[in-house]
Amino acid sequence: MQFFSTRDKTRVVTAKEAIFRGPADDGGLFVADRIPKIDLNQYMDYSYEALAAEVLHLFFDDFSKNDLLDWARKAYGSFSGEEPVGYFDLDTITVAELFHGPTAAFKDFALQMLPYLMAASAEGRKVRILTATSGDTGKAALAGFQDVENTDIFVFYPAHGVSTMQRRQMSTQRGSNVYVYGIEGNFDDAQRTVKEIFRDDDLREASRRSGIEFSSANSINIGRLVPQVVYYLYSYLALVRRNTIAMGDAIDICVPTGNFGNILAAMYAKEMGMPVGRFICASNKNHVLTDFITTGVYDKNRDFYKTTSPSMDILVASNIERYLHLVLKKDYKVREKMESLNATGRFEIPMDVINRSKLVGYWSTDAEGEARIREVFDRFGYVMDPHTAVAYDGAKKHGSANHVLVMATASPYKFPDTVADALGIEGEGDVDLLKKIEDATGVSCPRPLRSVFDLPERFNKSITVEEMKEVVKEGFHD
Ligand SMILES: N[C@@H](CCOP(=O)(O)O)C(=O)O
Repeated sequence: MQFFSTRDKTRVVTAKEAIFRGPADDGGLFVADRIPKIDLNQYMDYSYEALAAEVLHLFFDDFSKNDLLDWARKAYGSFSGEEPVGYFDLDTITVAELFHGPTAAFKDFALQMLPYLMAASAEGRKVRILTATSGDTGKAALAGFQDVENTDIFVFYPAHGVSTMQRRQMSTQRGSNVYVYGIEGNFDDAQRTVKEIFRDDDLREASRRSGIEFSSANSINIGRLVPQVVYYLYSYLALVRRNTIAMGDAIDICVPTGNFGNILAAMYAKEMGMPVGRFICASNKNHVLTDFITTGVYDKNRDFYKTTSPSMDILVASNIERYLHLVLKKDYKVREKMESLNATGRFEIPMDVINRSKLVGYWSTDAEGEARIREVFDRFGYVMDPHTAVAYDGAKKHGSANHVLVMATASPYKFPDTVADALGIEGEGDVDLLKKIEDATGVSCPRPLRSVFDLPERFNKSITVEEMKEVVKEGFHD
């Protein structure tokens, strides 16, 4: 399989090169030259790891299936529970828990795997991973790349825009190759500046002279996206195995959406052969995506809000670019839209294109999310994190005829203040609050989250957005 830039079909590279580079040099994102088709019946009895190896091999045939299986076993071996994804039924909705990995967020599915893909793609070259995060990717990337040979990793997060737990997870990160900075700006500032660094000829040249290449651990890297396709296919098969649906039935998929990578992975799963009715894109008060989906106009010129679902506090969703490639097909059209987004902050596509892609969108206020946390706990004894609550609210607003899979992207213990508020729980300090939530709900806090309060904080420096370009020069020689 070959990969090319969303903005220029002639820029063709191998899977290894696409993973190693991160974004394409022209500012576009790498996409596969075709999406492989599968017959789901063949995979009914596959373990998660075996399915991951199969799916990854279909896209990334530069790697052998044996290597991929070995890496998948290592990547998912540290997940808690009987299988990497957990399931909980709420009547006609099944929650797919994607937070049983080492950092308690769905990002672990890709970021426990990406370091193996990256090392094999780098073939001995030194790589500096640049990562922008609104809270979850940062920690998952740090955990994945910690002490990986020939690699270091720089993470930038909004200093005043993540939860206390998310910040603490990152500030206590161990490893000799990790660098973590809070920035005086929001996620969009961090992501925009990282993208500028990739396109800054002087910086790229200076890094190359030092024998270091930049790459990305964000979902702009195709090596982040394909491992996320696996949990959709696996979950569909799990619903069939659990007799919730029959093979061939369409399901609706509801995703709390930030950078649009997760919901796009679901769209790739549909292209591969998974029956899907609707993709329900759930947003918070930063509802640029809901407006796009309901009007055809993407317009980032608006206020940026801090919400209680901070991982979704994003106005420039990078993978909209790959979505445009999927629905518009032509690279020149994608380039035109992205140039318009860069120049004016907006672009437009016809509504019938969005409707054909089966994408619908809803958004929720913080209060609506908290009300859902309370309602679902009272009714089912189930505790949702604020992002999952936004998705649940979106699914309820949509009112599907099909069975719905709601993707639970993080443990509720990553956002204890909001969960406690919603459930009327009070605690004295961070550690006590975790304990009080455990006592009130009977749900245990994942050990890696509890233990962040026992670890020394290594990184508590914040920098300006402008300083980001300076700090990534760490270790460059003149
Ligand atoms: N919500 C994300 C933002 C970055 O998304 P990514 O999927 O491109 O890494 C986060 O938690 O950091």
